[in-house]
Amino acid sequence: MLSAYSAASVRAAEQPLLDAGHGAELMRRAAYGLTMGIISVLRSRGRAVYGARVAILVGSGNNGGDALYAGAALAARGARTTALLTSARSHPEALATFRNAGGRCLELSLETEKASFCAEAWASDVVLDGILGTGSRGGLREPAASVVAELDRLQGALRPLVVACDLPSGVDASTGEVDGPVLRADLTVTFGAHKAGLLSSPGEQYAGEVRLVDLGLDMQGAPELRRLEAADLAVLLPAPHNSDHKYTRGVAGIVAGSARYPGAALLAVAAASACGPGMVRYLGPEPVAAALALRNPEVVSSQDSPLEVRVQAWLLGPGIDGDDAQDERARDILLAGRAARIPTVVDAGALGLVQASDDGGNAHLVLTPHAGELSRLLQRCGVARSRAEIEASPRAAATEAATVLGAVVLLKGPTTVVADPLGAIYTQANGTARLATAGSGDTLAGILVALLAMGGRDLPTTAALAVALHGELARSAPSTPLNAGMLAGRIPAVWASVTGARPTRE
Ligand SMILES: NC(=O)C1=CN([C@@H]2O[C@H](COP(=O)(O)OP(=O)(O)OC[C@H]3O[C@@H](n4cnc5c(N)ncnc54)[C@H](OP(=O)(O)O)[C@@H]3O)[C@@H](O)[C@H]2O)[C@@H](O)CC1
Ligand SMILES: Nc1ncnc2c1ncn2[C@@H]1O[C@H](COP(=O)(O)OP(=O)(O)O)[C@@H](O)[C@H]1O
Ligand SMILES: [K+]
Repeated sequence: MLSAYSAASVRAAEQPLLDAGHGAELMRRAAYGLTMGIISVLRSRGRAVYGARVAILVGSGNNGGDALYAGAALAARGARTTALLTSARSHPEALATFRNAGGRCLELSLETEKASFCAEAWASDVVLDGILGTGSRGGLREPAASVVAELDRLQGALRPLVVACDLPSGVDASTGEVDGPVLRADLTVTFGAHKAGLLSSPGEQYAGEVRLVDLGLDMQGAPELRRLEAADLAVLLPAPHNSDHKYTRGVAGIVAGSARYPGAALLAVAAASACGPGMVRYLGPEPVAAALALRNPEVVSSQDSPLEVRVQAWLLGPGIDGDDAQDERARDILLAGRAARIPTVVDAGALGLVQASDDGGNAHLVLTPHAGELSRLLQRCGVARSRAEIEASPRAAATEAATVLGAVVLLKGPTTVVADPLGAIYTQANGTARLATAGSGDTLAGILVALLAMGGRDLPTTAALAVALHGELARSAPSTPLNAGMLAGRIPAVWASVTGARPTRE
């Protein structure tokens, strides 16, 4: 499990080491890690350090100091290094070390030097972003903002690789929010602890690969957020016990699909069934059930009222829009659920049926909106948040919604957020943009209801697990076209590969 912290927590953890006079040592270790990161990206392009061209953006604080020390180390190994000082102030010792190692310095305050830096940067192998780190306040200010905007214009195969020092300048280290231009990094070498802003949208989408340099910090207090990693998936994905029968293994009940949207039911059911619960029970229109019988003959379908059916978890909503009988089933489950407390995934067409609750009445619900659906959901609760506002601050929006609605909120996006009303947050970014395709959310909902039915973990952890598994389905063949109908078929192989060689209880 990966834990990520706010800028304030990281700085608080650094303080005792700074008080004890270890500041220079910390910076030396940070700069060493950064140097190794730059060397690795040079190698990825088949470039040696000797003769490589490295352009460095330098800010006024310690972030600029780290970048200058890394530049000095590269210059000492024969790289051609050019630094642009974006402020009248620069870390004095680092600047002297850089100059002594043969690094060239240009000043942003001089228009001709700015132009020659941009020309040098465009011809470089690597651009190192050392303008702002954990000491930033707000987005990049002028004049640094313009030079970053100008450098970011260069796209395509000829673009130099960008390495960010600690974090891409202009990304809020704590929230991941972005206000103004940011140079999109291929690699971010981050120091001391994972910053929550690099594991949150939109910041994560600017950071590229993130590598952590251990500075021996003793992080105190609860992390800002957590993320499940491969090793967690291996432990958390359920496996049957040899004394199980189908009902102890969990029954997933699914109210999805309609004459208009039969596909949503097919996708959700196929995904749920592929996760291997004891049983999948489908409630919905007869023609949809008939189609399901051909695709998933193991599924038990009926047109019953949900009140006559026993399950360990419900999924309500994919493709039910405009179908009165499905709508009634979903309402019945939501009403009965307040007493029965059966874990219930509320997706798509059922999201409009959820009422705000501050008495714990929704504590068994996992709501799975995308940003547009969350905007409408919050609107109904009297909170005005546009889709654009939610996409700009998804973690804040998911947390707010979880509090207002009293339910776990799983907000889908490039980085998906799972927020618990008690304040715990997971974020997962296992997937690729190929997951952004119609019906992909129905598949996620099917995986989630199956994992909930099989039980064993709390709601937010199970939700994060489902998001991670769903993402891995796309990552398992990252460069081939993908439609949602292909996802469920990948579940067994991906499940096998992530659970690997764990000991079996079966
Ligand atoms: N501490 C440690 O032990 C270690 C720390 N390490 C490194 O230190 C970094 C933190 O360093 P830091 O505290 O000097 O802050 P940093 O992010 O460089 O910037 C501060 C300067 O930027 C300016 N500025 C602020 N906002 C701005 C804006 N929006 N737009 C433009 N300018 C803005 C602000 O100037 P002012 O606003 O006062 O004019 C201020 O002078 C950290 O990320 C890591 O890289 C590592 O070496 C490991 C050990
Ligand atoms: N850029 C992206 N990178 C990775 N995953 C993405 C991206 N955009 C969307 N997704 C994922 O794709 C899925 C889309 O779900 P959703 O919008 O509900 O689709 P649908 O309603 O058509 O089923 C979500 O799991 C979301 O997290
Ligand atoms: K930076």
